[in-house]
Amino acid sequence: MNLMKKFLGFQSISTFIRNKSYIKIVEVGPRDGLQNEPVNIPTAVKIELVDRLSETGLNTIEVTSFVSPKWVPQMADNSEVFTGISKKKSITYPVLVPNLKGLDAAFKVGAKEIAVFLSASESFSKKNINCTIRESIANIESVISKALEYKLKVRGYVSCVVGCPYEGFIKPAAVSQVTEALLLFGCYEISLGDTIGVGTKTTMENMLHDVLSVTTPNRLAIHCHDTYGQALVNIYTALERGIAVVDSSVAGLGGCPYAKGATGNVATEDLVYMLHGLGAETGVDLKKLIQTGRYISDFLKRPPVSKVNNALHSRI
Ligand SMILES: CC(C)(COP(=O)([O-])OP(=O)([O-])OC[C@H]1O[C@@H](n2cnc3c(N)ncnc32)[C@H](O)[C@@H]1OP(=O)([O-])[O-])[C@@H](O)C(=O)NCCC(=O)NCCSC(=O)C[C@@](C)(O)CC(=O)[O-]
Repeated sequence: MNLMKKFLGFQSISTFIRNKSYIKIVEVGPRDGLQNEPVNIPTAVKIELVDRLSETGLNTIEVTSFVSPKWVPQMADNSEVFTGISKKKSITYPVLVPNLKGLDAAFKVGAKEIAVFLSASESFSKKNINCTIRESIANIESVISKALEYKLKVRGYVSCVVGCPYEGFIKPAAVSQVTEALLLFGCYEISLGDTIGVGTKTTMENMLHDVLSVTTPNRLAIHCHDTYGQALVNIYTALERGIAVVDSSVAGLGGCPYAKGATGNVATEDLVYMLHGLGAETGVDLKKLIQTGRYISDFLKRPPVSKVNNALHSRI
């Protein structure tokens, strides 16, 4: 019986991959990856990282965030980074925005897409953006409304979708509620973030089951930090549910400044290796990606967190 279940599960994902064939990767390394780095990273290094990523075949790269420099000093050079990168027509370069001030600054430098964020956890919301979920929803509604007036595309993040560093387990219904709000306000897609990487196949499944009762897989993306080494299996779980957009961070960079102990996103190299192994297309050149992961890791003076990068680097 169990074997049969396993077999049917395998059938369904291979059929899904065959039908979909293309899985979109949203590279978040330059923003989510670097925002928590304690060492000062020169603007030129950030620009070089984005420019190298632009040569790998990725078609969406989140470049920086227009948040308060008092809260996240590493992103204080947002305008310089955004205007300094060599933009390709085929690539979208979104930026993270918390409020109207950030939106106006992003619009001024020519951003065409922004990402806004809400938390499914009350305590995380207060630590991360200094307001309750209710206050945050009101704020984000005005940001999205103005962004749409500016004719910008708006992506939404929900953080702490399975666990919170301050509250522990988060109920799936709390995730569905904020997801619905973001969609209603006009986000074209919601990225569900396991901010501290505590999710397991079971908690992911339960959360996705609830969220998929309020929307469809084509409006969702998955964003998994790899703190407990569960990111790939959790992403696979999302693929099984028909979600075809995955966030990741080159070299596994990252962590959230307001989520103590959380490590980086799933490494883009590891994700690409898994997806290609499943027969999916990503458009990404793994060799160039590995070299880009090396570039930033060498600057940070530590090896990439990516297992695939470490396994293949000496062979390319
Ligand atoms: C929301 C606030 C601003 C509230 O911060 P606040 O202190 O409550 O608000 P404020 O309005 O009093 O602003 C404080 C100061 O910051 C300035 N300020 C205010 N806004 C901006 C702005 N946009 N750009 C530049 N400056 C700004 C503002 O002008 C003021 O300056 P002062 O008057 O003291 O000189 C702050 O809490 C903040 O910026 N938080 C962002 C924290 C952050 O970036 N966290 C990480 C991103 S979320 C994440 O990583 C999760 C995600 C998305 O990746 C998904 C996942 O992994 O699950």
